[in-house]
Amino acid sequence: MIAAEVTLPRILVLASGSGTNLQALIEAARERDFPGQIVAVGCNRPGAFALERAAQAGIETFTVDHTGYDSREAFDAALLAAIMKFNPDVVVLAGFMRILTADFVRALKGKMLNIHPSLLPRYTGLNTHQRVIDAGDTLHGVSIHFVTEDLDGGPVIAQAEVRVDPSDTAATLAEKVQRQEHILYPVVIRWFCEGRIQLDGHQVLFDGAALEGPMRLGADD
Ligand SMILES: Nc1nc2c(c(=O)[nH]1)N[C@@H](CN(C=O)c1ccc(C(=O)N[C@@H](CCC(=O)O)C(=O)O)cc1)CN2
Ligand SMILES: NCC(=O)N[C@@H]1O[C@H](COP(=O)([O-])[O-])[C@@H](O)[C@H]1O
Repeated sequence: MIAAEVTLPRILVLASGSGTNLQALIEAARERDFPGQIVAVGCNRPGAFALERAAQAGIETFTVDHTGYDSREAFDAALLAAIMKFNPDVVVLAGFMRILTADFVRALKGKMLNIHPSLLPRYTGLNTHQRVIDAGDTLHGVSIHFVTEDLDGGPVIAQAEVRVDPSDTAATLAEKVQRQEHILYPVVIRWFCEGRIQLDGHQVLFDGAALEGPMRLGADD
């Protein structure tokens, strides 16, 4: 009998920095039953260590340096052209630090996810860990959401919480949050590749049913 060749969903990861979330996805994708393949890693910063991580894993990389473009629109057009060459089924933002234009987001509607270091809708934007400390919050965490033109405002799929201790600094909080990120993102990407997570308008569907709110996952930290 001839075995049918199975083509796994194509994952393209965008990063800007260290790439520890990329590394967690690379390691998850090595598992025999992982239902996706990382086909490329793109960065907007030529020196991003995420590029080195991808290269060491034998994954194709590309760089579109945002400083080389006169406008956000021109950068986004070049980035989208580079992405589409790989025909991805999902674009995963993993520490990708550029705000994307509405046209770019529309081109990938329902196919682009982001991981954000806060319990959205609180603390969109940057410097979330310090803002949590400054506000005296005792609970923090990470959110994974569909990307829309509304910065960090897209429908939230899953979250994981971390406790904030009085002794915490932005650095120690970042470590706590990243430990949860590295658990949560591979799980959510697995589910997306299995077709269990979909975007229906502004609603997140899980196994075909609308989520009433983000799935709370992850271990206490
Ligand atoms: N249209 C959207 N674009 C992006 C989203 C999104 O939800 N909608 N998520 C972000 C990721 N992100 C937080 O999770 C984020 C990244 C970058 C910034 C930001 O202010 N970037 C500055 C440059 C900062 C730098 O280079 O260090 C900018 O683009 O001018 C805010 C939030 C990814 N894009
Ligand atoms: N607003 C976007 C943002 O702040 N994203 C955050 O950048 C870090 C990237 O780390 P990594 O490069 O080691 O994966 C992650 O903690 C991610 O949540």
